[in-house]
Amino acid sequence: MNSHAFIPVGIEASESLPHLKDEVVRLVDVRRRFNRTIALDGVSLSVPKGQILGIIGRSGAGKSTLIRCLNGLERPDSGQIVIEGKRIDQLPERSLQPLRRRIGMIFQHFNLLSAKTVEANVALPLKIEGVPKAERLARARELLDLVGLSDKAKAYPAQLSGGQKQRVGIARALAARPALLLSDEATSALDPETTRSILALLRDINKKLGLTIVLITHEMDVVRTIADRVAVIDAGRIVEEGDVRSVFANPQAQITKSLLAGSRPQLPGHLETRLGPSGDQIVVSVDLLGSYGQQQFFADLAQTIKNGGALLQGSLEHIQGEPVARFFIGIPAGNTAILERLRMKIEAAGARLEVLGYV
Ligand SMILES: Nc1ncnc2c1ncn2[C@@H]1O[C@H](COP(=O)(O)OP(=O)(O)OP(=O)(O)O)[C@@H](O)[C@H]1O
Repeated sequence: MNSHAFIPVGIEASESLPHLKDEVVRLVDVRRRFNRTIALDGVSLSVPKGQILGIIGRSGAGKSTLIRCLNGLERPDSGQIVIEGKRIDQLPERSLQPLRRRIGMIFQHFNLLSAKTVEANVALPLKIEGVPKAERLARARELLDLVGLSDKAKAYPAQLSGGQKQRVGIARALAARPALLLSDEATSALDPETTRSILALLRDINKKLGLTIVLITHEMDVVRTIADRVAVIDAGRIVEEGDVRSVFANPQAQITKSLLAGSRPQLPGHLETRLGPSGDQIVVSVDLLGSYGQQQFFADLAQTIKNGGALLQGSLEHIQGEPVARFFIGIPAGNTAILERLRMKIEAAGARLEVLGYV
């Protein structure tokens, strides 16, 4: 559940909230339905300046509706949407236009204009704003430099690779110096290597410019690579929210566990199907976070193996600069003393051991 406490605002449209000046986005109990379909069922979220928030969910969970509410393309039935201290959910269309300039957006299919050069695509938001030509082209050059495409200014989108097109999309989204960048599945159409380079670019821009980013995705790997925080949306509700490392190390909601299934070690299928209430081996999972997972755990594991235990599956990786590990261990069913010794050490280190069953 959302852990943030919200100050009830009850403000009129465009009234500012000076006490929340470091908060770029705030959603309070946002609801939206389409006939009988509930797309958003009371979503509350807060994104401070400079944070990258990943919103993840299955198809139909409500991600697109949420992102469309954030840029004012969709109006909620009720609730509040506050961007940089201004309530936008009830603003008339013409007042939304200048606010939208504070929000950049990148898309899965890039949405570039094929008849315009790369630099003209990047400069387009500034042209719409009425910025003089020399100034907007200078800004476009500066942005193409930032995204590593200085040599492609005069090229047309059709002459670019997918990754290069997305770099142009990012440069265009930044043209009007937005306070918030929204990313709608921006890497879903790209291969893994290009995805990594685009995510690295977004991270770099976030650091350099202090830009706040909200990205929606159905891929946990995207969240793990780039986000500071993650919100899991299911059937229009935020079912879990937390910093990425904690959610990866210790997911709570069933939907989070299944979204994570492809990104963290699982019990091998042939053992999973045999799991039952009795057998020769007790199967346990161990979730580790921090230095115990890097050092002492392996000494304790070696001790367990010496006493007849077996390492079945597992891995250690780094998320946000800290080790996160998950292992599956088999322990002889007749020797519960080994299990209790290992459990004591693991729990004393603040990690988690769960008995899954017997094989
Ligand atoms: N304009 C609309 N008219 C009717 N139903 C809609 C409309 N937009 C969204 N919905 C419904 O609202 C629910 C949430 O849709 P939404 O597109 O926000 O989900 P999503 O998580 O973005 O899914 P996907 O990953 O497949 O794009 C779905 O059941 C969808 O069918």
